[in-house]
Amino acid sequence: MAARGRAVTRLSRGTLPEVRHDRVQLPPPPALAQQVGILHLGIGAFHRAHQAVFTEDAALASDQEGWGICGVTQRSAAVVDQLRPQDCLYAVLERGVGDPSVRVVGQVSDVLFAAEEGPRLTARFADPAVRLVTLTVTEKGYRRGSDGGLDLTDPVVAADLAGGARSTVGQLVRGLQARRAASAGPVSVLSCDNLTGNGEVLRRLVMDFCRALPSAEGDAIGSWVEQHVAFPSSMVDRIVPATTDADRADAATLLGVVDQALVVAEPFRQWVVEDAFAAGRPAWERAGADLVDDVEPFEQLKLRMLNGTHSLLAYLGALRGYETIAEAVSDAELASAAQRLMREDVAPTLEQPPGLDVTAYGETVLERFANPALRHRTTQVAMDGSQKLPLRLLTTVRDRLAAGATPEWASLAVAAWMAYVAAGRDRHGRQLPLDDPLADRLRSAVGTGSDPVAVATGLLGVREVFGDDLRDSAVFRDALVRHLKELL
Ligand SMILES: NC(=O)c1ccc[n+]([C@@H]2O[C@H](COP(=O)([O-])OP(=O)(O)OC[C@H]3O[C@@H](n4cnc5c(N)ncnc54)[C@H](O)[C@@H]3O)[C@@H](O)[C@H]2O)c1
Ligand SMILES: O=P(O)(O)OC[C@@H](O)[C@@H](O)[C@H](O)[C@H](O)CO
Repeated sequence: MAARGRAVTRLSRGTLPEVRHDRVQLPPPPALAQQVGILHLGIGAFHRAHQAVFTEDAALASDQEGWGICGVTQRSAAVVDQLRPQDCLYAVLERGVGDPSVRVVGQVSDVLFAAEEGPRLTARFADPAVRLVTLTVTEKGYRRGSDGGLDLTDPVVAADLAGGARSTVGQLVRGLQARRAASAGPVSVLSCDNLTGNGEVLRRLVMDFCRALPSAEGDAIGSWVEQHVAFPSSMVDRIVPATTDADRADAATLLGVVDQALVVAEPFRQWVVEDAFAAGRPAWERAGADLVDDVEPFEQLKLRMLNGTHSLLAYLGALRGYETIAEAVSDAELASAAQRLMREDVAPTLEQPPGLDVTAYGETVLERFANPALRHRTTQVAMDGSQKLPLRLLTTVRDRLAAGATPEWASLAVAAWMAYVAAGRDRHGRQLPLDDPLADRLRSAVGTGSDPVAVATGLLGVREVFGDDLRDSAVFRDALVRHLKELL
């Protein structure tokens, strides 16, 4: 119901008739998504704007029931509190060129907060109707050590090995144990996070956890996983910034009702999935996803070109006082650095993915970043740098060094991260948040934060980020110091 032009009624199945049918795409009838077939760990903004949309479109195009989603939130009950009163309905507000558009998605049919609803989570894992477990838990949610395996020194992982289920990998293994005990059959576990080889990474972490359990217990679940669980890889792409109150107000005007679980996204979306599932999958190809034999060239292209450049713009942009990525890319110097990173450092390291032109890809990336309607904050992209840099930039650095080249532009991006950590302020003196699981280590590694050599040397010594090889590379250190002299 609208009062003086302002929507006050909350979105739900019961209030769908009040939604402005003339301009809003409505969800399919509930039957299509009623049966939960997908358990999703980490129901943040991205999942709602990406996988859930692909899955709903696939269900509609193929008239396929049985792939409703149960979304699990780990860190707070906020998303459950937003979705439950709305019968799990939410809208995606698409912001591109021209007027925004909005659709209501109905593919999520249940939500739960793992910390308070452990038995419900276990029951979902043990349900034969659930044939897919998918994840978007952020890079840090994998709790990897410096060798890429499970960090067994992490206190949450250690507590999970003693019987808990708080870490993502702990939740997965405890859930798979319940599935095995219930003879619920094979299942696929699909990571949708920005990690290279995310399927293989996750398989390794799960097996590391199994091996660290008491031997009889670990052997039993480990061999069951080997026989019954597939870990396909996937490359995901859609820019989904954190939702703001202004977005919610705009959406309410378009919808005619209030949506507390709204997500905002660019029009572009892409999903490349390794077609290696243990127990079926939705017909995602009917919704525009690419099901392929080998995801790796696509993953490398996306992580190094798009995400690496995103980080460069985030750190340089934040230091220059830009609030959003679009503002950063409208600065000619930063746009040129972004182009040169892609062309001169990243492109020579890439294998050409089938059907994609690397140069054209780079151009579309910059066009997407320039979208002013999205308001993706530089500080949001900048968070968790210690987890993101190794995947998005240091892979490029290593490949260029191995080819005998100096990775000038990738070094600039890494130096910008170092300056962001060390200075802690933008050029107007405003504080920059250091939101990172290694924040304390990073702060102590930079010392007083003003001497370029000390900053570079201190941060290069953080082994989880740089390993021993990059710490010892004189070419890389010299490039970093050169850039830090300009940035600090
Ligand atoms: N937002 C995007 O544009 C985008 C695009 C492509 C891929 N992704 C992937 O999706 C991830 C999530 O992005 P989002 O926009 O949904 O973020 P979000 O902040 O909205 O949600 C993050 C989710 O991860 C969970 N999480 C956070 N830290 C965790 C931890 N330590 N252990 C377990 N779970 C944890 C939270 O509970 C939440 O469900 C990204 O990190 C990235 O890997 C995001
Ligand atoms: O989501 P994150 O935190 O891994 O990284 C921030 C952005 O670089 C990222 O979300 C991109 O917007 C996204 O990967 C585009 O598909």
